[in-house]
Amino acid sequence: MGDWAKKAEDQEVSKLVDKLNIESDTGNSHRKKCSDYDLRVSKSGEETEFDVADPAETSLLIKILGKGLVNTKLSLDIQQKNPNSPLHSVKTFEALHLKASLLKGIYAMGFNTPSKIQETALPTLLADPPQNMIAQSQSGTGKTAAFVLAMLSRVNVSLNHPQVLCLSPTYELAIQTGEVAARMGQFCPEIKLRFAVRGEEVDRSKKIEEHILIGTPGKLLDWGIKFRLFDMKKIIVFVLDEADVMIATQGHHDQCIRIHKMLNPQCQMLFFSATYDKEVMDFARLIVADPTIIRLMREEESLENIKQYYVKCKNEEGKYNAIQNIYGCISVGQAIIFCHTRRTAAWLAAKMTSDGHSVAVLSGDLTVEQRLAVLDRFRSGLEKVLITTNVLSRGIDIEQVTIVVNFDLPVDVRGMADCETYLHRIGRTGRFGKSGIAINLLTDEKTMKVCSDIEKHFNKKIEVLNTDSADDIEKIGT
Ligand SMILES: Nc1ncnc2c1ncn2[C@@H]1O[C@H](COP(=O)(O)OP(=O)(O)OP(=O)(O)O)[C@@H](O)[C@H]1O
Repeated sequence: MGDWAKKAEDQEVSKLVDKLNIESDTGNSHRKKCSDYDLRVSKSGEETEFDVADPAETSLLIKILGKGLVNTKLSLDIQQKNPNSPLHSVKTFEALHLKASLLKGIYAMGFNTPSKIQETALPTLLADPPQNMIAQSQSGTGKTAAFVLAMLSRVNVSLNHPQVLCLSPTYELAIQTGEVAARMGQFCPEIKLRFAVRGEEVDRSKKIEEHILIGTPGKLLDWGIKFRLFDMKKIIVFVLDEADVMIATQGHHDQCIRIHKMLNPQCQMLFFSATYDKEVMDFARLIVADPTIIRLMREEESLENIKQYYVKCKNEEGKYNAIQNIYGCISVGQAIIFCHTRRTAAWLAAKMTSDGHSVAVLSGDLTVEQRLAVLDRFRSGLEKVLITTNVLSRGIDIEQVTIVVNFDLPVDVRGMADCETYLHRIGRTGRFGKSGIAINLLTDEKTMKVCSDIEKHFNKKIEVLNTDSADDIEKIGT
């Protein structure tokens, strides 16, 4: 082990990773990179006012903030191209006949029974002869744990060369997967794992000996194809994780295909994604031959039980007064307020703070670590108001939020109603709070039109609210 592991020993995760003997030729390079965990949303490099949700960052936030397994009652959809593949489901981990040390690792993680997707995916993932698989289910349903188990159980520790490749879209997502592998394999010290991510350098005069490589496509291309530090033909399991995020990341699609082309056609190909649209499936078809496809239906957000209002205001100051009046008349639990620009978010936060509200701001100028801290504080109720831009979008459900205010309505680049974002902002899934209030603040004809387009799109009435009338406001609270 190099310096890196020594320096990182204060970190719980690193201790676990250490157990899997993750090597670093560059001493503390890994450690250094961990501290520049600093992705910014404004990709252009200039100080942009508008935030766009970055798929890889959103996925990372959801992963880290996710509090355990998402239980869903929704059904599985299974399609099998290969009629000879065995397809059955298991209700226990014992039924998978895993090595005792792996089973011990699973139980040490607190997993008692397989999740819904694992029940069906695991027998196929572990089958002999190996089966190819495409699995799609929303974040938090147990995909990572499933393929990590397959990766660990396929390794032949008597062979000292890479046998498993796992591709992740970003450094941070690769580290997350590595942590799961380290935890699950904590009683299998003979399995060696290595990260192929930025900051990790290799001695080009030596072949790589670790069994499992987890990394980003560019680095794995360099190591496997450019420098030939391992034999791609000896890879027996190829995992493409977060495929939907992968295609949203420039260049990754082609790099994955180049890696895939070098693999032995007998290699088990596993493809995971949180979404399942045409683009993802076209990509999947290029990577995975004769797959078993397992899909867990997504819990869609809905506007059922959301009371929607609009308030006509003169200008920005008028919008602020509307919020003040609402707070003056009803007791608001926790609220999220969406603004179009960072500047508006900062302005509003300063005003509300000076009025005595405990306010948190989440915008794209924060690092991922800072965003996590803000969301964690808000979720634990330390702040009652979260002011944000479009950086907070799909998937980050905060259960106890009762009111969502669109200080600015969501619009696309042409200024037209962005109904999908509207739904993500105010919609709820069945798992979360059943009712809620959404308030849209409008100023002029243009915003009125956007609001009425949203109303038409969802075919659900958005009622007018007069925030100058205490009686009217009180009614919405009931
Ligand atoms: N069988 C299980 N029993 C209990 N908890 C589980 C089980 N499988 C996974 N988990 C936990 O549920 C959470 C989500 O699992 P996992 O990360 O594998 O899901 P995912 O679908 O890959 O989602 P994401 O892409 O967000 O990581 C994790 O905290 C994981 O430790």
